[in-house]
Amino acid sequence: MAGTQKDAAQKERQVVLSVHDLTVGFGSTIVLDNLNLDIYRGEILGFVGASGTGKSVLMRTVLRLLPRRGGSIKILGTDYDEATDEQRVALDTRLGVLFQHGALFSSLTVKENIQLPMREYLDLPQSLMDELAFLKIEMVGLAPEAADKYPSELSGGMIKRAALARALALDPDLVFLDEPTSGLDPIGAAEFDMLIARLRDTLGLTVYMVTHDLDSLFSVCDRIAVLGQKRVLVEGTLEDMFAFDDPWVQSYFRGKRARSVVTTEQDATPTAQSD
Ligand SMILES: Nc1ncnc2c1ncn2[C@@H]1O[C@H](COP(=O)(O)OP(=O)(O)OP(=O)(O)O)[C@@H](O)[C@H]1O
Repeated sequence: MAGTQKDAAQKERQVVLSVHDLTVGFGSTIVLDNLNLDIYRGEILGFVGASGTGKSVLMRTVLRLLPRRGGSIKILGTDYDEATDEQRVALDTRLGVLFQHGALFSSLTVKENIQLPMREYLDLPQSLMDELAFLKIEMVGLAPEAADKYPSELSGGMIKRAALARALALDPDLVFLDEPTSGLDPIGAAEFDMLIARLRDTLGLTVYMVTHDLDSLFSVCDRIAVLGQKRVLVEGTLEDMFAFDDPWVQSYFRGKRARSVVTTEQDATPTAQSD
């Protein structure tokens, strides 16, 4: 799509998260410097960057778990700095988070983990919270029996799904996924990617996914943003990544591993029948 057409198309779409001139640092070290990023409703944005560039710092700052030195963050059009306490709480319920390694509470069952955000933000009778927890469990493809299991009784893939169910507990608009497929085998990772794409389609979710997984980037992400040099170095489609003249971006998207993923994806794509 030509640049101006693409710009116009993006303007039509609702911005769910808007980060403007964000600066974050620790002591004398600046990690993010005047960073800008928009995420649009219904998209899956894959966020990549070399290790230590600040992907987690950005996610944690947007979630208000880290302070910032400058810039603004708008969620669904509301600026956190200008929001009242009540509005901030309301905004927090619009966000779901799946932290790296799941981060479930080990002393709570899956059902109790899913109900934690409900207890924190909603005032619902236990029977309704149970019903909702079972709904989320089904949504992420876990068997109902998983509800009463503790995290130590679950496989890695089941932990990810349970953590996703907890992220969906409050029916968020935007979910943050921090390396959701890390530690999963390729089949488990592909299934998890498909689950995320299905939830996006059925629930209209917007997904912000920090990932190192080329398969995820190539198969489910609508758009990719690369973090480098303390800012978003490039954002766009895979074609935009291939065309971007930067050594890290080139070696990441055109390297040996990327080529093997592209080849596998092409092999898996059904070709048109010729008459
Ligand atoms: N609480 C903190 N205090 C001081 N420095 C921090 C803190 N959190 C992160 N950093 C530093 O900020 C930089 C970015 O870290 P971050 O964890 O965001 O990287 P990342 O891009 O997520 O890396 P990876 O891909 O390896 O997970 C690193 O240099 C890290 O040491």
